[in-house]
Amino acid sequence: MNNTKLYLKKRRTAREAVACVKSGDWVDYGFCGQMPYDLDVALAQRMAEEPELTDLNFRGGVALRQPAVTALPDAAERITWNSWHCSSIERRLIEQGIAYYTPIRFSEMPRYYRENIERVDVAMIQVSPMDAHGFFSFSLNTTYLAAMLERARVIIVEVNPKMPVAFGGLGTAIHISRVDMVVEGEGHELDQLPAAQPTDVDVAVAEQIVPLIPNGACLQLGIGGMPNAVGGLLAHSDLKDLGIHTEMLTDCVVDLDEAGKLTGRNKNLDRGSAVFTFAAGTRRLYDFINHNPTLMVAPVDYVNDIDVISTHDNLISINNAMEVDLFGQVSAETMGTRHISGAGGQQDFVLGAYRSKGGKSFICCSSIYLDKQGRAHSRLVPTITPGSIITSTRTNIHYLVTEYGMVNLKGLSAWQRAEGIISIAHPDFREELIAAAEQMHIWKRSNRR
Ligand SMILES: CC(=O)SCCNC(=O)CCNC(=O)[C@H](O)C(C)(C)COP(=O)(O)OP(=O)(O)OC[C@H]1O[C@@H](n2cnc3c(N)ncnc32)[C@H](O)[C@@H]1OP(=O)(O)O
Ligand SMILES: CCCC(=O)O
Repeated sequence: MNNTKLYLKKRRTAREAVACVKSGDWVDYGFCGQMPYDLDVALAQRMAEEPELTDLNFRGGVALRQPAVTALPDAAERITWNSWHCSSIERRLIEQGIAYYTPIRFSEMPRYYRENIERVDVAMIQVSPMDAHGFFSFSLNTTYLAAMLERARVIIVEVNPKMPVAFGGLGTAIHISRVDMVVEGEGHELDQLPAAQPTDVDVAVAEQIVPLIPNGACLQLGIGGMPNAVGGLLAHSDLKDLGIHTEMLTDCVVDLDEAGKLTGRNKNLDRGSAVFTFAAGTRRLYDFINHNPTLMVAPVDYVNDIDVISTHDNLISINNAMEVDLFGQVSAETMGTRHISGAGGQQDFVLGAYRSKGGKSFICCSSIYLDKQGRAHSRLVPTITPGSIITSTRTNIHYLVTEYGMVNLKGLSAWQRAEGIISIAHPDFREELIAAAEQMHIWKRSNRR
């Protein structure tokens, strides 16, 4: 049967498609901007009408819109949302007892699906319309999709003409012959993640990093306000011939491209192409991705593989932290036991960048955090807040940057690390950090007093 005939044969309404979900099922919603829309609403409606449909587990991550199934009044009793990486929406669902985080090292996720995860009963994802060869592009999210779909008992695609077509090879699209049901969605506007305006702190951090980036470097820009701001500011630097090999593609890559900074001509792999595994930003980014041959999307076990990352010379990795202690341990995913986001690909890129010839890994943070009452707390702390998770270990950290300076922690002894970290803390907190370091026997009194 030809592809069009197959498509028509498999076409269903959203309501018909979600009828396949049974109590106790594991339902996978894909990741980030790919989360289904009409299928999610139809499943929530069905659950509202059928109270006996219960005990459903969902998988997703970086949800940019609240899944309708989590908004049911009795969601906490009937469903569990399992997140691979929490957005602000999902951290609120955790606080409501509806969601739970699943720790990951992002590069390993396809393997989790292939070797460790037992059940994917139903997979529902948004895709772009079928192409002339019968393929639906995974569009905004390729990551672990191919592996997840290999394991799925039922595959439903929700077609949205607004989803951009991202170019990549096999593993970045699914053929109609492998799909069980096609639902033509109502063409909802895509979920967006607008970037915040760079703050003075972001500018101060960027100004220190830029001189350490050579022309021809290859960039990875992590999730969070600061990496995105730093990336955007690089567009105004004198740097040239930059390349992109990054897990997440954000709007700042469009800034870099429009400023003529991206040629990728020095990349040791995928020369000329800007490589990514998922994208989250505004409509401007999504238009940039659509049918753009200068971009290459690839599965996360390629993009985040430490060997692949480190094959690029001068790989510059820029990531964010919530807290860093005087030993150099980085916490980037929780604050105490309050879950904030996730480990994502931080370890992959911290390790890969350091291994790269000329590569540098930068962990950046503002020196202080202002709480809801406007009180300042130092992000550089004697010891990580009890309950907080260590995302990158002290042995792996390379450069640490705040608006007060930068330290390269590689090769430094405990007292040198403490001294370097305190030197870039907010001046209001330095004395108390020195006192704590003294108590912890990582301060040399002869030095800075
Ligand atoms: C994507 C790649 O290419 S690969 C690698 C990158 N991945 C990673 O580094 C994973 C870990 N990192 C992250 O998830 C992010 O970078 C973060 C969480 C560290 C920063 O992300 P941002 O979106 O800039 O964080 P933001 O400043 O908005 O803070 C997030 C939340 O933490 C809270 N928070 C931040 N710092 C503190 C603190 N010191 N104390 C208490 N709460 C805090 C904020 O209030 C906010 O909570 P709310 O929105 O629920 O009120
Ligand atoms: C997994 C989502 C983004 C990240 O790597 O932190």
